[in-house]
Amino acid sequence: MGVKLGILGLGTVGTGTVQLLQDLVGRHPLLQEIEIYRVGVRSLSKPRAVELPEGIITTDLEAIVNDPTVDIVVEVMGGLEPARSLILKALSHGKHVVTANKAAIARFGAEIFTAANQAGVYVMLEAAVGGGIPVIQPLKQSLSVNQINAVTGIVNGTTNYILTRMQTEGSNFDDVLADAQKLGYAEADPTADVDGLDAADKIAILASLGFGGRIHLEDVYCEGIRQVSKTDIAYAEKLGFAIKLLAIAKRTFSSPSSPLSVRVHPTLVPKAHPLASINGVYNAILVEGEPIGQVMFFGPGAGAGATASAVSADILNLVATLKTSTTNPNPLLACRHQDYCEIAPIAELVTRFYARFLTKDRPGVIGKLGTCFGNFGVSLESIVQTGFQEELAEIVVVTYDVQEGNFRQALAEIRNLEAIDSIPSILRVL
Ligand SMILES: NC(=O)C1=CN([C@@H]2O[C@H](COP(=O)(O)OP(=O)(O)OC[C@H]3O[C@@H](n4cnc5c(N)ncnc54)[C@H](OP(=O)(O)O)[C@@H]3O)[C@@H](O)[C@H]2O)C=CC1
Ligand SMILES: N[C@@H](CC=O)C(=O)O
Ligand code: NA
Repeated sequence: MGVKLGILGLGTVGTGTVQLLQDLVGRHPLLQEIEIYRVGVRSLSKPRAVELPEGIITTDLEAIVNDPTVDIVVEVMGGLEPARSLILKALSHGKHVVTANKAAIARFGAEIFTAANQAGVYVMLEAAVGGGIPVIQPLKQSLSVNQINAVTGIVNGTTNYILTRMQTEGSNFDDVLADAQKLGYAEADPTADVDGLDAADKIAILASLGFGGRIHLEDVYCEGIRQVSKTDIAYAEKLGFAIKLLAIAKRTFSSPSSPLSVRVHPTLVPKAHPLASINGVYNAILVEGEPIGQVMFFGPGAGAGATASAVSADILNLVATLKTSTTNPNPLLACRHQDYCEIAPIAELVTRFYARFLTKDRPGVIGKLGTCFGNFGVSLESIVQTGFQEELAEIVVVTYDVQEGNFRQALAEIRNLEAIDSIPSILRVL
């Protein structure tokens, strides 16, 4: 007998998944065991890019998760509610769940995984981070014997696509965002991409897997890419950096029990660093651990086909599990976390900074900037004054490593200098 799927959602990811499952030549033979049994959508009148037998598409999603004949529920509808309630209902009826919904997992993971463990079923989420890149299963299985020190990634395809096109073509932010939406990369509300919230959800999930504890989403420091201007991209280029939206989860000290720093922000990445050359919709996740050293996962981070690959691999894993039907849960597929990780406040972060100042064009301004920085122990790696914006001089500094709190105090003093007009950008440097 076939394994019956109830798919919630037939948008970019749902359609890509159905297309993959309808075209089985050259793929794993176990996929032939799968039956697309029901597909839940919002609107029956919308044209669809896939053909399904009559009666399969429905707007009654509750009926899908309550149907005793459905074995696996594939949640690719997105959003928080009703996605959360439908996942919980599916679990309570003993169904395995595959989801691409990082927003729901990052917020309701504790509730969802507890319900799954109680019901003795699995929640699979490979598509939720890095789209088609296998990164969830490697962290849960292949790398799980390592002590993880850092996970650093470009985990949002939309913003990487926008930054790449701004950098290579000098394109306008809004035009490129519209293209990312047309290509199916962006979230239903692209604010989640642009403001770094999608990347924050993803790094919370990766941190939880890498460091073996739950993460309170509100502890994840988050800045998006709205403040990144063409001017900063050009300065970064001249100084030997690419600007990337990085998601970082890192131990603050080398001890395996030290607190974590978990953050998302645009970052100047040295051109020689492997993450600097990850462009377009591609994502990459660099994992550092002991004894493995460094390992990097790279591939398409969004889009129908790539994400369908991850969703379908999770489905396949569950089909294999259902076929072998052991009574003891597989601890490498289940979630084992009970406690929350300790997260250090952003003010304690030690990092380099890039800052761009607009100042009155008069002698001694650079000296005054240097004095204010010096007062708070901030050493400067470079300071350049190359351009003008109307009558204002533009000064760019890159610091050495400094505690964020000290840097912010120096900036507060600098803002009060009579010669300073504004500080249009402050970015961290990897
Ligand atoms: N797009 C991508 O590249 C990636 C997306 N994801 C995640 O996958 C999930 C789906 O994304 P995507 O496919 O892009 O989203 P879309 O907006 O393209 O599709 C959403 C689908 O869900 C249906 N749906 C949404 N809300 C409801 C509701 N309340 N009741 C019934 N049906 C509903 C929609 O129905 P209808 O068609 O009738 O409107 C649509 O078919 C999200 O969690 C997203 O974050 C993860 C990785 C990559
Ligand atoms: N909107 C997301 C889709 C994949 O998770 C992105 O752009 O990365
Ligand atoms: Na993935």
